Amino acid sequence: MSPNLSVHDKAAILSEALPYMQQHDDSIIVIKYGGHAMGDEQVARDFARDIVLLEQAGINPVVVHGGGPQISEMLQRLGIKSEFAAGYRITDAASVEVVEMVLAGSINKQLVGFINAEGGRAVGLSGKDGRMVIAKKATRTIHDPDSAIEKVIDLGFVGEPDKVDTTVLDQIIRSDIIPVLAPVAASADGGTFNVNADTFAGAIAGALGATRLLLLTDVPGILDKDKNLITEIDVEGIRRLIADGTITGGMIPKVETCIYALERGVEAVVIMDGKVPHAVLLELMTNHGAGTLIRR
Ligand SMILES: Nc1ncnc2c1ncn2[C@@H]1O[C@H](COP(=O)(O)OP(=O)(O)O)[C@@H](O)[C@H]1O
Ligand SMILES: CC(=O)N[C@@H](CCC(=O)OP(=O)(O)O)C(=O)O
Repeated sequence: MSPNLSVHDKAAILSEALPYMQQHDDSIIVIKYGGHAMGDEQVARDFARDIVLLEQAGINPVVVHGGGPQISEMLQRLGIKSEFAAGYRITDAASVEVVEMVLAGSINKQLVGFINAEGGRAVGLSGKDGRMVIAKKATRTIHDPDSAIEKVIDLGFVGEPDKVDTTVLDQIIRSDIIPVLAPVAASADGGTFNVNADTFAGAIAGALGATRLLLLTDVPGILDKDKNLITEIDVEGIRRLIADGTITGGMIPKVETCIYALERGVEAVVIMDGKVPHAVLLELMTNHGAGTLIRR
């Protein structure tokens, strides 16, 4: 905290947080922490501290992390080629092994370690644990501008959540333990599916009846054609921006997730810059309102 603030200023800041604590009391808030936002260790540690503060304030944070850039780096080190289509990694058998190692292994445990170092009690799981997420193979179509036809693309071992069982999560949340989830799911026969972390977070938020879903990324929110931040948008507006090519790449799974979560009862989704220190507190505990708000 700024050393220039007097103790009176600090007390006033704490006092101003009271209505926000009351508003979110006992609610479930799913926070997706993207791989791009995780780059700076201090920001990641600040993020972990914010999560512990939310838990301490009587809110139930559920963390879903990504790790796209970290997977790409590991695949490159291993000499495995990797390509994306419509924001999803085309995942072959060799890649899916690496995806699980990086997501459910190193990244998940790093984040659990940071939260626990701040005095929280975090438990790291992937969608495979406790039959939390069973996925089915995902397919996507892309518009081929040369032939002007829709092409179906095979994404390999990419899954989309089919069944979400919150039994284990419900128990963890009730015990004041912070779940930290890696977006890896089981197939019906116990195999492994790579699930986009935004998609995974949306499915979890919907199944848990979360009040909010925060998607922390590396841009201030959804940007318009002139790269200006759109502060608020509805589902129709999002569909227009996809159709006219303003929303592309990794932003596509994000906005698809927003639509999915809102349709399942989540009150509001916010896409925001996770590289801003204490982004989560700014959004939930002040009237600052960062990023793009998407409401039903
Ligand atoms: N209209 C848009 N507004 C903001 N970002 C966009 C837009 N269209 C595409 N993007 C891209 O989406 C990226 C965020 O998605 P992604 O790289 O998958 O992030 P994360 O790792 O946080 O999930 C941005 O860095 C930006 O390059
Ligand atoms: C199918 C698919 O694309 N899976 C993602 C999973 C990680 C992820 O989504 O990480 P970010 O949130 O950091 O982008 C991938 O392989 O990169």
